[in-house]
Amino acid sequence: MSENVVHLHKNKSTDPDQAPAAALTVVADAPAKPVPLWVRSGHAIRRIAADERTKTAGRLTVRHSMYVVNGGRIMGRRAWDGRTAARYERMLRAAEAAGNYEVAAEWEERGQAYRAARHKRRMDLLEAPVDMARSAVAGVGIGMGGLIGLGVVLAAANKDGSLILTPLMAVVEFLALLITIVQVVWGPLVTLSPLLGLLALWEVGRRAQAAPYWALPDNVRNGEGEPITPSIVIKALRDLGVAPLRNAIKDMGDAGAGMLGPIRIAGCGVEVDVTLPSGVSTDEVQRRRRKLAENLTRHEHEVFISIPPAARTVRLWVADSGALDEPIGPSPLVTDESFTFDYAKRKVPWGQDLRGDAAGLSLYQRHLLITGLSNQGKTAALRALALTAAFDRRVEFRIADLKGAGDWAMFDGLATVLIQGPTDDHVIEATEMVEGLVAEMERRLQAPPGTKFNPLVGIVDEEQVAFMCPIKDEDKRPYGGSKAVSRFFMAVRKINNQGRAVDVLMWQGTQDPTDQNLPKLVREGAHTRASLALGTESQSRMALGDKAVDGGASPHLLRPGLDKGTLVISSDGIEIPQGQSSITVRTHYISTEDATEIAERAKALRDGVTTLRVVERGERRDPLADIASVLGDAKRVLTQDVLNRLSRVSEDAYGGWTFADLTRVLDGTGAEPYKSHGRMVIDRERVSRALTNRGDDGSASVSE
Ligand SMILES: Nc1ncnc2c1ncn2[C@@H]1O[C@H](COP(=O)(O)OP(=O)(O)OP(=O)(O)O)[C@@H](O)[C@H]1O
Repeated sequence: MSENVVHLHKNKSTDPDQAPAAALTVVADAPAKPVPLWVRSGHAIRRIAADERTKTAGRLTVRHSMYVVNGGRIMGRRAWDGRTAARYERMLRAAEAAGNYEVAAEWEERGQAYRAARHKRRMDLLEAPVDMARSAVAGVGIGMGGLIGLGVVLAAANKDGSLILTPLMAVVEFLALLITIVQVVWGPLVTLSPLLGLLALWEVGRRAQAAPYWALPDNVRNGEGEPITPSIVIKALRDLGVAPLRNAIKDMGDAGAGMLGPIRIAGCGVEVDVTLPSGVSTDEVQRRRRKLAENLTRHEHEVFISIPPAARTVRLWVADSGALDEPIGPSPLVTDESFTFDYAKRKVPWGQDLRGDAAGLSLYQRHLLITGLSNQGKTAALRALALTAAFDRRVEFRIADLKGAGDWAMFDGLATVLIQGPTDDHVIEATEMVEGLVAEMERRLQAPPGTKFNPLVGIVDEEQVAFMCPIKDEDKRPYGGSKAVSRFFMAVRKINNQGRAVDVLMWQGTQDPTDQNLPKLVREGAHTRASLALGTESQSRMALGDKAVDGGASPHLLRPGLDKGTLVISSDGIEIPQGQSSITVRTHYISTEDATEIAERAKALRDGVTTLRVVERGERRDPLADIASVLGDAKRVLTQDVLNRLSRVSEDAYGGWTFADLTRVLDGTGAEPYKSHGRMVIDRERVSRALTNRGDDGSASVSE
């Protein structure tokens, strides 16, 4: 029978694809430990609380509730102000807190006048009920009399006596109607009035944005670029975290704006002077620049705090949001083909200050130091100065670029020395170049008084390479380092100390300063110190000096990468607003291509300069042998005479020698200078013994 049955469903057992599966044993997981309800609830609550929608709803609720609460507070205060002398008291305290005693006296007078007027009003009020009752009786009497009189006239005219009371009754009916209307409306009005009151308070609170900052709408909280108004400045100062300032502003209330001078447009931002209440020092505000900037909805670099001459006053400059990120225009060197320059009289059009005014730097008899982190525009800024000065054909340049990537290549044919490269050999050449400047400086210093010299500018870019150079010369004197025997260091110092008066100047460009790669004595020898973005405040102190940093200079707050070409400058060669210790300048960028073109124009002004690529080293000399030879037959010779005789032997090698050089060479030989009859001398016999003992191996030499 089963054969005759046709199954309408597939017979699983006969399906060839469905081969009997191997029997699988499913091992159940160990039953999970149940999570307690309180833990699950905690997770759920945390998840819900962290949800953006919950936060938005929370903010919304708090915001609108606080609008009502604070609206009530504002209305209450206004009512209190209107009915009492509180306003006058507040103004008086504000003027006192701001130290403005004249205005304080004025408010005190007004307060007294208000109190006297109020007293009079109150006294008048005591007599008012009797007067009112009297006037009411008189008014009702006169009114009724008038209406009855009118009725008599009506009755006489119509010859109908019933009309006498008609006007009076009409008025009574009208009053009855009014009472009915009030009765009808009163109920709902009583019910609705609290609601209307709350609505009014909410509106007052909303207008004043009177809710905690975090609960305010997004567009208010992220109000970047908001225009700077007195109330925003006052709020920002109040929330700065300086207790006496906050309390004084609280006491002043709306009158806090009295602390502010007018808000003036200043370049791509605004400027306002704030007279601080007594008990608040200017540096307390200056130290909180970031917080102030954030309170003003700006970035830190967009707010500058300086100290103007007026006492207890800070000057705030607040950039228009994002304005400092806009590039400034090209340099006049690029745009003006007929550009000319006078090193002594004119200023280099280097860039713009933050107010957008042209910033000019005088180079006249000033050593210069520019530092900054790598790749921030140091070479470009230094080169812009040199390119400008090149338009005065009197200026001679000797340049050592210890990077040697071609940034200074356009000075070939413009500079008399151009060393380009980062190796130890380049450092040796750079050192000899600076020593050449020292020799020239000393020559000039010995010239007759009043002799005029052309400016001679020695530029060392990437100077840190020289200071960090480990190699020593034949006399075992290191080229790098900052010891008294370090050649580069000593040469730079000599120029820093004495070069200015004879127009032999050092311009140094160095990177990422440390005490090792920019020794203190060298950095402090520069008259103009400028810095691009730096990493730390201690670097800013190295770059610009403590005085400038204490006065607010803060290149460490510039943004590496974003503020390329922006320099904080401390110099008497640039106009710095009174009371400030430094000025921030955004320099015009002159690209290498433009620089090459500008250099060609500058070359055209000159007769043709031959550029040396290495400093020529002359014949080698042996100082010990030379000293021995100049001592002659005398038993002892004064050190000063030895120096004079040596310089006659070779002006180039020994012309710049001092007593220290003599001591250095003789040190450890047994023939060191010593005192005889109160004067320093050198003993001939000892020197010749030292020469004999030395043999051939230790011969020191000096280049001529
Ligand atoms: N004034 C400026 N304005 C805008 N950008 C600039 C300015 N000066 C330089 N830059 C940019 O910064 C880059 C680096 O400039 P530069 O080579 O002068 O820096 P540097 O600090 O000397 O670098 P290094 O670390 O190699 O010494 C330039 O290629 C240019 O793009």
